[in-house]
Amino acid sequence: MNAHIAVLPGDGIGPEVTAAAVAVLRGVAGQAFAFTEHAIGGCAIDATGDPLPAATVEACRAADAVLLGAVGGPKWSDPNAPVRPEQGLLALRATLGVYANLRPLRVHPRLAALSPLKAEHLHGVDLVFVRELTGGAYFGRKTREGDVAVDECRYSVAEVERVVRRACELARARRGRLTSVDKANVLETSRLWRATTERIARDYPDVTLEHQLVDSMAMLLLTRPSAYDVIVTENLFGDILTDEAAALAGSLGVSPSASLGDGRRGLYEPIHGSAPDIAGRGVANPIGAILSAALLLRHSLGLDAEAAAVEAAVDAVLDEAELTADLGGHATTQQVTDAVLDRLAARRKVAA
Ligand SMILES: NC(=O)C1=CN([C@@H]2O[C@H](COP(=O)(O)OP(=O)(O)OC[C@H]3O[C@@H](n4cnc5c(N)ncnc54)[C@H](O)[C@@H]3O)[C@@H](O)[C@H]2O)C=CC1
Ligand SMILES: CC(C)CC(=O)C(=O)O
Ligand SMILES: [Mg+2]
Repeated sequence: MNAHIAVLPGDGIGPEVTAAAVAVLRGVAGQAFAFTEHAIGGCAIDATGDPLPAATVEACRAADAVLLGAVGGPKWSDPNAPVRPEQGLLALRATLGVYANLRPLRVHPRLAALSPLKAEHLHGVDLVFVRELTGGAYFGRKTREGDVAVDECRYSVAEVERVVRRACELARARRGRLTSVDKANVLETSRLWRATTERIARDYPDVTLEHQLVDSMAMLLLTRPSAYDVIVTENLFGDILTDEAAALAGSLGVSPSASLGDGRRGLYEPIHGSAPDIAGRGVANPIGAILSAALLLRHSLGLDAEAAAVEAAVDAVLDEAELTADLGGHATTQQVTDAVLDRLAARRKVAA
């Protein structure tokens, strides 16, 4: 397949983990992809003054899929800075119209020991968050007047409908259970969210819908994570709950994501940030980025078998290989990437 993948390494460990994901995509059997690299975030501010240069947007629009590392870091975190790296990422998500952010979570048996939970709580955990990605407080009007700051949180019915429909479709294709998370006892946006979710879910009689308030959901994720199948929620709640959920899997470094809109082109990125505390040392865990590349193969390129091969190679590495420091090991980013490539090649030999 002659697909064009736009690669946006970004800042901190972003370039280290996207290099790993690109190496794995190059190792996928029988496929020749074209990769082009573009600036976003802090490095784009340094180069052009803009965290999302027009040339990057143009390249992403022309691509079949976009693979991103992470943006941000202390160099660009001055609260008085006129522009911040994170604005570039938010603008890219909005520009590409990728309103549904899928963040799957499974707990590999070897990593269960690293989780804050006991193994019996983790048995059978297999869930997907569908996080609304282009609305809510991250995109509302922001003002600062004297001692008062305001972040407007705004949702329209149409914005809720499309992401909830996506979550219902996903639940239908999985175990048929949908949990919608809101704060409807307090927030008007959440009351609109809940009413809209109930109405849309009526079109999916085979999907069982339950509602949870976000505060108790934060607790339930830790006490009975295996009870959940698909969890749909708004932007800010989803950002927080998915980092919490990633800890169940052993590390933020292993969680991938796919951000999808109505077309086939998606934006794929690990859920972690630029990890300035470990950047430049070659020790970042590349698995979140590599699994994001697998999601890219599946959702944007329709290469399901190839996606499954990458996921199986990662599982094999998690079974037995030396892992990075966040997972208690001593391996470098390159060693874990090479181990995934070895397993991919071995599977190819067996299949031949
Ligand atoms: N999608 C993005 O580009 C995101 C960017 N950020 C930005 O990243 C910067 C740092 O934010 P933090 O709050 O420190 O969150 P972070 O996710 O970058 O790091 C949190 C902790 O997890 C560790 N970690 C993260 N990814 C890892 C990996 N692949 N391997 C091993 N350890 C890993 C880090 O070393 C750190 O101890 C900030 O500027 C923030 O705005 C944060 C989240 C998402
Ligand atoms: C804009 C990003 C920094 C927000 C975030 O943490 C995320 O999307 O996971
Ligand atoms: Mg986050």
